[in-house]
Amino acid sequence: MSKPIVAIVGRPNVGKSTLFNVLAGEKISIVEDTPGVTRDRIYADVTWLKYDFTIIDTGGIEPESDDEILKHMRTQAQIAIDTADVILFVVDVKQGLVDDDHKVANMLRKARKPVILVVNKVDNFDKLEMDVFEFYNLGLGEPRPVSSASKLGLGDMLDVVVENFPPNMKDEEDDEIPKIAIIGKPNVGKSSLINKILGEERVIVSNIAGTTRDAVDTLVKYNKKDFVFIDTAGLRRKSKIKETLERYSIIRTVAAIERADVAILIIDAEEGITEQDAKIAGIAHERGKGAIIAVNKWDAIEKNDKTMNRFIENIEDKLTYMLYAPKIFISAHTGQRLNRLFEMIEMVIQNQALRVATGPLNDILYEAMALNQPPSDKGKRLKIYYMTQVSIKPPTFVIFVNDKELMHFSYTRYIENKVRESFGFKGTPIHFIVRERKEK
Ligand SMILES: Nc1nc2c(ncn2[C@@H]2O[C@H](COP(=O)(O)OP(=O)(O)OP(=O)(O)O)[C@@H](O)[C@H]2O)c(=O)[nH]1
Ligand SMILES: Nc1nc2c(ncn2[C@@H]2O[C@H](COP(=O)(O)OP(=O)(O)OP(=O)(O)O)[C@@H](O)[C@H]2O)c(=O)[nH]1
Repeated sequence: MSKPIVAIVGRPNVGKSTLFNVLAGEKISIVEDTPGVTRDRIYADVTWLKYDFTIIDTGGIEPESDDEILKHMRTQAQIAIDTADVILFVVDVKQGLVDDDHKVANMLRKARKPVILVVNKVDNFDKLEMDVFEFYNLGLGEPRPVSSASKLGLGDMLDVVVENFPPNMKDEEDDEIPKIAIIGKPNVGKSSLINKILGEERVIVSNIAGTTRDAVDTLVKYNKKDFVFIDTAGLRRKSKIKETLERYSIIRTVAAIERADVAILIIDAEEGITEQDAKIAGIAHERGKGAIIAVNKWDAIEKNDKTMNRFIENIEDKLTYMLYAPKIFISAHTGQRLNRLFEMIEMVIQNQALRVATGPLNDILYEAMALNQPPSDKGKRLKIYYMTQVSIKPPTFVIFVNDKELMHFSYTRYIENKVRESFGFKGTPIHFIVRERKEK
């Protein structure tokens, strides 16, 4: 089941980030923060009523001149149109309606996506009501007044947001077909890989970043099994600003991963693993998706018997939270190890849906505790009563303990390793939820 995506667009300084932050709230994550991903966060999970969705802040960069602002807003709007299920168009009641708002509204109106017009900085509803009416002129329906700073009007706005979610998001009919997102920074060979898989050069591949087509889903039959590949290659709207390009590449990645079961992170063998690769990997990890790391362009580098191991060490050094991801060395040009890649995909899909019975699971737990005593603090020792698997995709376990405070991350990690030693779960993150239970 994929979660709807809500994108926030609007001129600089209207309060997009403020709105994003209050909606994202200070949520308690059951996973530890992923290094490199939590800084300058641009996407977050939100729950409203019975709905879970992902919000994306498309803004954040200050364009330097006025015409740059408009160009930038168009890019933002296009990205939102491409990736979001619902678009929040934020305007500023204090500045009133400006020409750029009209231009972007025209663009959004033509897209067949629900757009909600959010009038921000309405810090006093009675006093500013008249000023809000002005925004009817944008032709985007009823303006929704909010004050992100004072947290006013947000509930009413969210009601409208969730009303606009696509009706059958929950039971997509083709849901049994596994979805594979091909992710990675520009120019690593995402399109080339898809094209090789398709067995035909449908697209002209060039070596200029971001010149290929837009994200497209492709149905592939392999060994009589169906797979849908989600390609994130090529940014349709190119941007000269490096940060913008990177931000949009991340937004697209989030949108693709959200819909996928397994993400294949493509790394360029000629460059080695970089910060940007780590950022992208972190998204798949945080979203609980299956992950495979594919080092592409393996044909292009000089190797000896140590090269592969050195690559693996480097990757594991940078992606310490993702040791579960299997690694493969491929060439989209020669097709090297593509068969093996499909086998890996199938394995990861199975592991994402693996269920372990409570009996064997607790045998492992008790054995682990006997080998390495649970920690204690100020004379109180952690007691773990038992654990049980509560869900799949990703596999999630609840551990019942006497005192949550005593359950250190390192001990959870230790249990995780023991569970993995016995049951594998190769290619998928596993989540642990720690619950307190009173002693009889
Ligand atoms: N009075 C008032 N000020 C607000 C409100 N929301 C945001 N602001 C202020 O507006 C300014 C801009 O807010 P941001 O959230 O940074 O705006 P943004 O749209 O993300 O800006 P860019 O990052 O430049 O795209 C800040 O000084 C905020 O404190 C609000 O509801 N009321
Ligand atoms: N030697 C070699 N070159 C490759 C391989 N795969 C891709 N390339 C080259 O790398 C460049 C980028 O490939 P693309 O498939 O366009 O990369 P992409 O990740 O889709 O790039 P964006 O569209 O910018 O996101 C092209 O010049 C390809 O010919 C490979 O396996 N070996």
